[in-house]
Amino acid sequence: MTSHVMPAAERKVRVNLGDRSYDILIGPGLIAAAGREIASRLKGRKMAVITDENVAPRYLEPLMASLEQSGIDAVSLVLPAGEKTKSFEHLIPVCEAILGARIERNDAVIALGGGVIGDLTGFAAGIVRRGSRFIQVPTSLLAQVDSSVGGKTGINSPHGKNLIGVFHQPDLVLADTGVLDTLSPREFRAGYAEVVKYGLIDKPAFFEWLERNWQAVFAGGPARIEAIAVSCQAKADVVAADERENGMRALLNLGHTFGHALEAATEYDSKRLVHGEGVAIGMVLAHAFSARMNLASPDDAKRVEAHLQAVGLPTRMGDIPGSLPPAERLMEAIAQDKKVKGGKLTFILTRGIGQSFVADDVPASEVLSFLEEKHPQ
Ligand SMILES: NC(=O)c1ccc[n+]([C@@H]2O[C@H](COP(=O)([O-])OP(=O)(O)OC[C@H]3O[C@@H](n4cnc5c(N)ncnc54)[C@H](O)[C@@H]3O)[C@@H](O)[C@H]2O)c1
Ligand SMILES: O=C(O)C(=O)C[C@@H](O)[C@H](O)[C@H](O)COP(=O)(O)O
Ligand SMILES: [Zn+2]
Repeated sequence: MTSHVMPAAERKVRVNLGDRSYDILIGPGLIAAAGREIASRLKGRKMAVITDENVAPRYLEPLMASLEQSGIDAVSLVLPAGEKTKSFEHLIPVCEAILGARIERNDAVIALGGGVIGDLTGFAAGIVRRGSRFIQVPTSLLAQVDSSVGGKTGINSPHGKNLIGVFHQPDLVLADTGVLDTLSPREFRAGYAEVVKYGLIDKPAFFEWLERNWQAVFAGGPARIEAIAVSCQAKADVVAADERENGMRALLNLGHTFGHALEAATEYDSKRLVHGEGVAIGMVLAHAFSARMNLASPDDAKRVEAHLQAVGLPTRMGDIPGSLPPAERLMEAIAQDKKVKGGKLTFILTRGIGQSFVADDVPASEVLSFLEEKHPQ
């Protein structure tokens, strides 16, 4: 008998976390192969797939068919798309869908979508039955290079981003790169900001490679897969070294203290600002602030801004449509950041391209006057 053997993933990255280690498979065709990859790793044969209204019409049916072919019985729930879905309002139906389908601890919850669906579904998986198995099938660039890896899950609060959540690692990540062609150019650019972030943290050669090869990454093909694999490996290395952000994992927050404050200030309105755009503006601000503190050359901030502008990302607060609250209000969101210790601000600052570091006890007065200077209104 001839069996139809589907191609293996083009690239594989392992996240080493002892008995909670898992694979990130990267390449085209992984949604079609999902049933086989999951059935070979997990005992459970019942799953709940959570997705959103943009992803469902394109990729839900192929995923469900693949699961069925491997003897996995699955139910699905489709949620509205956008950042506002990362809320208590939508957490409740996700938890109820998982329980209603009698997903047991050895079965699994599958997130099919971008970072919003991944963070929300991962949170639900982390709390239902005090922890259920969880599989990430990231469909946005941002989710493939960042949010599907590392186990940070959660929802937003009016007080700030991701303030309610748990660490809950997935059991498997299936990054089907074939789905990225249906992502809007704006969302592709937003995900690219997190790719650039890995270069700016500690990989100057990767940043240079991106400056030279970004058009090829945007066009698709081997350069795109290479950028995704390098990003996943970078994140896997950090997560393996500091899973719960007691130290160097905070580097992955480069640009996020400013970016998260801007997301909260725009009330998580995806029409005005999406996460990756906030990170792009935040990374430029982090480099400019480092220059202002005489830690880095202003030329580095200019170089970072030039690259992000070249790909079409916003780089300044003034690029956000509509008016922003005053700098004092942005400082309130910054004061709620999870890196704050004893009321003191922690920022990821830099000594140059690829030389980021965690700075504790950054003076709030300096940050406020910097934000007042950069504020567009
Ligand atoms: N947990 C983490 O470590 C981590 C890391 C980075 C970001 N995040 C979070 O991730 C979220 C942002 O993720 P995102 O940028 O993926 O946003 P998203 O989930 O809103 O997805 C972006 C948009 O693209 C659509 N989409 C997704 N895949 C598609 C596809 N293949 N074809 C067509 N449309 C598609 C979605 O429906 C949505 O409208 C933020 O909430 C951010 O805080 C979490
Ligand atoms: O995985 C991490 O650690 C990150 O910081 C990755 C970030 O890109 C991501 O946006 C994360 O959700 C931010 O974490 P938070 O703890 O500041 O909410
Ligand atoms: Zn991020």
